[in-house]
Amino acid sequence: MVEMFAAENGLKGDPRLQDISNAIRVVPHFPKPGIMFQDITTLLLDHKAFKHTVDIFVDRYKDMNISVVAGVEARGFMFGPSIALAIGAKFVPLRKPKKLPGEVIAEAYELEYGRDCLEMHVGAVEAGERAIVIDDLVATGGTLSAAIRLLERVGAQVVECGSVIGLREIKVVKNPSTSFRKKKIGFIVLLPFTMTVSFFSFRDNLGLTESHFIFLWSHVR
Ligand SMILES: O=P(O)(O)OC[C@H]1O[C@H](OP(=O)(O)OP(=O)(O)O)[C@H](O)[C@@H]1O
Ligand SMILES: Nc1ncnc2[nH]cnc12
Repeated sequence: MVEMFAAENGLKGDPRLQDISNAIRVVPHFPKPGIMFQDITTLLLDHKAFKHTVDIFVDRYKDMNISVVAGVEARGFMFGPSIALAIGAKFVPLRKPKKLPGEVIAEAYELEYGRDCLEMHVGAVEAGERAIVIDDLVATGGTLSAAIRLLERVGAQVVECGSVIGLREIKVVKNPSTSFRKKKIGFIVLLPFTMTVSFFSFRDNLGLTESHFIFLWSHVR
């Protein structure tokens, strides 16, 4: 599985992928029965694997004229700032509600059970800036799509989204506004973000437009 996504990402045969994969701990039944929790704290403990992860993102983005690295709370904060420093971009935290002290814009999104919200400081990003969004993991893509909407609302161009891990979505219920049913099988998706099964299904089920994703995708080519 690692190799399959590595090939899509132009990283086929890259030995760093296995090191990264090995450093991520999978914890069954956390935080509730049936969930295979992908724990990146063990990756952070492994200096070599952590550096490989950041390096892959940096190699990808260093010459793409990116001025904004937006990181999603909380685990996007663990990778985003290192990438931002290395590529010479600012880091913009996208936070859970009521954490940012200044004026914010907010975007709600669906979780498996209930809703959550991301906020961004007004003035942190200007119209026309080129942004990437960094998070540790994409499951339904709900969090990521809220992040994209925040950046696009202020006129930024979301060039690409980068995630260390992707979870393949096996089954999606008909009414996504109430819940997603996901069978979580861990696999590693290293940069760049690829158009996986889960990406298409979250697009359709969150009611986002085709053009939104062609926009993202076209910049990956
Ligand atoms: O693709 P999605 O279905 O939206 O899920 C992915 C999100 O879920 C996790 O964060 P979580 O909301 O658990 O918050 P945390 O990082 O604060 O634990 C993960 O770090 C992503 O941000
Ligand atoms: N299986 C999983 N592991 C870690 N974080 C997650 N966020 C959503 N699903 C997750």
